[in-house]
Amino acid sequence: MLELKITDGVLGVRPPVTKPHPGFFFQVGEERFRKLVDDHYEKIRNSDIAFLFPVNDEEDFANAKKHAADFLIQICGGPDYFAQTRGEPRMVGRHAPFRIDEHGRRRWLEFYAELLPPLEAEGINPEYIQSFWDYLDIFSIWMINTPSH
Ligand code: HEM
Repeated sequence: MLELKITDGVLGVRPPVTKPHPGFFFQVGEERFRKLVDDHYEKIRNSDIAFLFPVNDEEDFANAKKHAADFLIQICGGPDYFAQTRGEPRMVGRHAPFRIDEHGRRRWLEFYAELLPPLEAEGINPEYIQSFWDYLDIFSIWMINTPSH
């Protein structure tokens, strides 16, 4: 059973992160994986966290999607597209220009929580899906850089 719970995130606290099980990327496959990230960005586009993203420029938005997918594929043990095109991960630094608080992080995660159960229905091993969720849940805490109000 998938347990897609959101851990309480605290500004300035960076809990240890475990990478997703490599089986996740290899079972899902690159095409479906990119669709997952695409779907996530499309949910963002119509949400209260859209203001953080370049939603008014289609080219910038498409690039944002690509960079996010490239990174997640790489962290899942797939090809190192992100290293080739963007270089070092520097995730905290790359998110620094954007005001990410606990509310925004939760919204961002909730969209993945909606998109992951269908993968189980498509036959992906729930343990692999869980490992991907657990990675997002914890590593997203690192991206919080703004106090909630
Ligand atoms: C596990 C957590 C996360 C990962 C792995 C991740 C990954 C990424 C990656 C790889 C990029 C592109 C960086 C680049 O190439 O310059 C990016 C950009 C971005 N992320 Fe995240 N992210 C995470 C969490 C979040 C959260 C929680 C938010 C906000 C609620 C967020 C907001 C953004 C924004 C605003 C951008 C810039 C989009 C653009 O203009 O290109 N991210 N993220």
